[in-house]
Amino acid sequence: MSQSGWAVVVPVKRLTAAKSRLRGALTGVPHEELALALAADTLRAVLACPAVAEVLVVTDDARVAAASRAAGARVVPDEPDAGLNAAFRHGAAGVPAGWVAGLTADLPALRPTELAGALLAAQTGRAGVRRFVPDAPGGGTVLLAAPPGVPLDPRFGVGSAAAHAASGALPLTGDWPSLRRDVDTAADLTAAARLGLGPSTAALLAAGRPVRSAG
Ligand SMILES: Nc1nc2c(ncn2[C@@H]2O[C@H](COP(=O)(O)OP(=O)(O)OP(=O)(O)O)[C@@H](O)[C@H]2O)c(=O)[nH]1
Ligand SMILES: C=C(OP(=O)(O)O)C(=O)O
Repeated sequence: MSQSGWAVVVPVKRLTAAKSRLRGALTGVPHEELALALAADTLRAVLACPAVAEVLVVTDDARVAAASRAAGARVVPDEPDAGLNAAFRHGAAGVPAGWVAGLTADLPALRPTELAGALLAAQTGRAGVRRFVPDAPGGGTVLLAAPPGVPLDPRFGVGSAAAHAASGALPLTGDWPSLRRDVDTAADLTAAARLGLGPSTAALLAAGRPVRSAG
């Protein structure tokens, strides 16, 4: 991590409720272990990104909080307890003024160099504008970035790419497959594995048995 750079806000749901569409994706692996591994691998990559000065995890989950602190992130409770966008706003209010990004915690193939490329692209070109990176299918969002003095104004959820564009944010469409590969379903997990998983998720995949292998 650099001393002057981005603050990245990463919300993580309670593991018992998180990634419900992925439940049962790995036979023999408890669901909470899989949800934790996705977040741990995401965080590992963010913390290894040279463009990132601070990582703030917003969570009410004690295991996620402990693992995040051990990895080097700061943790705040999800005080609003009012969904993903409220968690992003809460986190963005808790980081120093400067470049702020919100990132989902379900990117187990994320490579620090691809995140750095997207963050650099967000600082390039038209000034004073929020940027977002759509997910691989294109309808969702994995990263939302705001310049200093501009509120993050998150619009995550179903159809969030269109919602972010409608709110004035500009899409970033670089070649960042590991950043765009969020994992919501068993097929997404297979696709992420093809890109190369982080160590926590890779270990679970080796121990468990995917319910489907086609992407
Ligand atoms: N702190 C916090 N994080 C959230 C909340 N809702 C979603 N997230 C996190 O935001 C990221 C993206 O959310 P989703 O892809 O919708 O994940 P999810 O809600 O766990 O997944 P599903 O149950 O399958 O909809 C995941 O890393 C979640 O852990 C929330 O209310 N609070
Ligand atoms: C939260 C989002 O989506 P998903 O739950 O599909 O990952 C989003 O893309 O804004």
